[in-house]
Amino acid sequence: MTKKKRILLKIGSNTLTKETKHISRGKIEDIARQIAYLKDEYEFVIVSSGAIAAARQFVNLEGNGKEITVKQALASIGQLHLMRIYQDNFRELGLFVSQCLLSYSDFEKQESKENISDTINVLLANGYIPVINENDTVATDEIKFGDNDKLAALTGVLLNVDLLIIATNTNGFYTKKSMQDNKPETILQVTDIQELSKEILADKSSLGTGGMKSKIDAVKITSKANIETWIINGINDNFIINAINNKIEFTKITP
Ligand SMILES: Nc1ncnc2c1ncn2[C@@H]1O[C@H](COP(=O)(O)OP(=O)(O)O)[C@@H](O)[C@H]1O
Ligand SMILES: N[C@@H](CCC(=O)OP(=O)(O)O)C(=O)O
Repeated sequence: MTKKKRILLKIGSNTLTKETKHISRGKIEDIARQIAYLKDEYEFVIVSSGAIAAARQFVNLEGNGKEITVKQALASIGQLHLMRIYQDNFRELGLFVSQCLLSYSDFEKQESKENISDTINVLLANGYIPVINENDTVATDEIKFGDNDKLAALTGVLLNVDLLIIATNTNGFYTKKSMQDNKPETILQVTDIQELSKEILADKSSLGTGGMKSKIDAVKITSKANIETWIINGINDNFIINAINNKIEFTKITP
């Protein structure tokens, strides 16, 4: 049997909610269907945001919802709902998920790095799909800066993945000029990250936290480790399969 290609799929809040205020079960089902279809050739690790968005569907905590501690509490409440939706939808297709909550400091210690990769390798070897999110109770950086992109990149490097896919709500990186003119044009192929950095606009979408800046930071990490990264619009159905078959426009960053 040939070795499966390992893909790290990062799904942002906007993709998971399909730009609404609710987690989209349909989107999670779409992801499950694609993974089920691709599972003989590819193995998947998921970095999923969406805990805060999931909680907001159910609770209204005191405060204006913007303070970090309120966001951390929302993440703690929402993570269970999020994982339940993953578990239900994936199980329907015979797929099994597990949960891993990580924080940056875990990547600074050799021992915890080894523990993370050993655990995830056992999960993958047994056919489980690890679903990773930042441990928001202990780390506030990501809520402030939207660094699930960076978490995905660091995890991808640690697990030696073949490809990082960042699913967001645009068809990849657009040229700055095309965005300003309101006629977005995708940059299809990137080899020079410095050039790409010049194309970022300050804005980010309504639910996302890092914008394209945090995606560039992620790409810097993966490129240095010789890992290819694709930025794909995850709102549309079948986005992974369509990107693999070159049927949609997206940004491919080759190291
Ligand atoms: N050059 C660019 N190309 C595409 N999107 C850009 C660009 N510069 C800034 N953006 C903004 O980045 C947003 C995506 O990042 P973000 O809101 O953090 O989403 P996610 O939840 O997927 O991480 C886009 O919706 C867009 O508003
Ligand atoms: N850990 C938070 C992630 C927030 C975040 O980084 O969102 P995104 O910019 O959509 O990746 C959550 O699960 O809500």
